[in-house]
Amino acid sequence: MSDALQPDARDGDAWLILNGKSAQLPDVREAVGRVREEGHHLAVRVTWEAGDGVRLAREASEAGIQRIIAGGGDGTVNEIVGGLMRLAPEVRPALGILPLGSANDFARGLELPLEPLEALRVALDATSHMVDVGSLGGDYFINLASGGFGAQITNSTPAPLKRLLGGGAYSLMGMLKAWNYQPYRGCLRLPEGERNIPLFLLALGNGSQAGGGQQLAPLAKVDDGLMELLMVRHFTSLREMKQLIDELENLPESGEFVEYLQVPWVEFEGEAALPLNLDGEPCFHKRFRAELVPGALALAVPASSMLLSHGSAGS
Ligand SMILES: Nc1ncnc2c1ncn2[C@@H]1O[C@H](COP(=O)(O)OP(=O)(O)OP(=O)(O)O)[C@@H](O)[C@H]1O
Ligand SMILES: [Mg+2]
Repeated sequence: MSDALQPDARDGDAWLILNGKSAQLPDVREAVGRVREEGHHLAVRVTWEAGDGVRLAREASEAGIQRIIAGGGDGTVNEIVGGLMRLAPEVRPALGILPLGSANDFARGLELPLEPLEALRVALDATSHMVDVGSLGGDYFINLASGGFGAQITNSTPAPLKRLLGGGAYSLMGMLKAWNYQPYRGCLRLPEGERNIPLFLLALGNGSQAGGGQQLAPLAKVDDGLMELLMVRHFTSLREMKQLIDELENLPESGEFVEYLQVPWVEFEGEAALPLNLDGEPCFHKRFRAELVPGALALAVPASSMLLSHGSAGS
C-alpha cells in the first residue's frame, strides 16, 4: 500500500458512499452525526455520476477500509457491488446498506430498517454474513435480474405506465395487443436440460423482490449458492393469461406457463437481443450466461433476515 493511500486518521473505519442525490437530506446528515457521537468513525464520500460508486469502492479498499455502506437506491447498491466484485476477495470490504431510493427492493427483501438512523446503525454494527452475488454477461447483480417483458421498466418509467402494468389482466392484454408485443424466442440452457420456449419473462433471483415490491422469487436466500429461476411462457389469449396469473400465485415447478426452479447457472441464446434489468439497471444481451459467485461478499444484515438460510429459525 502506498503512503498516500494509508487510512487517514480523519477517515475512520467505515465509509458511507452516498448517492449525491441524497447528500443534503437532513435525516441523513443527522443520522451520520448521531452515529459519530455514538463512537463510530464514519467518513462520507459522495457520488456525482455513474461510475463513481465503482471508483470509491476501490479507493475504500486501497485505504484499508473494512466496511463500506452504500447510501442510495438499488442502483447505488448495484454499482458498489460491481465495484467490490472487481476487487480481489481478500481486499474486498464488507457492505452495509443505507436505503435511500424510491423502491429499495433489496433492502426491503433483507428486512433492513428504512429509517436512516436505524439503517445506519445496522449497516455499521450488524455482523456480516457471506452472501452470493450474481454475474450476468460481465455485470453483477445482488438482488434480481429480469429479462423479457417489463425488463426495461425502471424507476424512471412514468407512473401512469407503471399503474397500467399493475392494472390487471384486461388492461395488460389490451396494451400488449396495442404494442404488437412479440415473445422473446431463444434457447434456455439449465443444468437439467434445455428449454426452447417463447418467453414472456424471465427472472433470476438472488434476492426475492423487484419492481417496487413484486415477489418474483419468494423462496430466495442470498447465501444458498442458488438462483431462483422464474420462467413465464408466452401466452396468446385472455384465458391463457388468467391461467398464467393463477400459476404466478402458486409458482409451480412445471406449470403450463410458469416454471419456478432453483439453479446455480443458466444460459440464454436468443434470436434477438433480450431486454434485461439487473437490480433496476437496464441492458440488452443476445446471449449470456448467468451464474452465482457463492459467498462472494460480506453483507451486514440482521441474523433474523428471511433472506438468510437460517433466518427463519430466528438465529
Ligand atoms: N449525484 C448524483 N445525481 C444523480 N444521479 C447520480 C448521482 N450519483 C450517482 N448517480 C446515478 O444514480 C444511479 C443509482 O441511483 P439509485 O438507484 O441509487 O437511485 P434511485 O433510482 O432513486 O433509487 P431506486 O432505484 O431504489 O428507486 C447510479 O448508478 C448513478 O448512475
Ligand atoms: Mg435505481
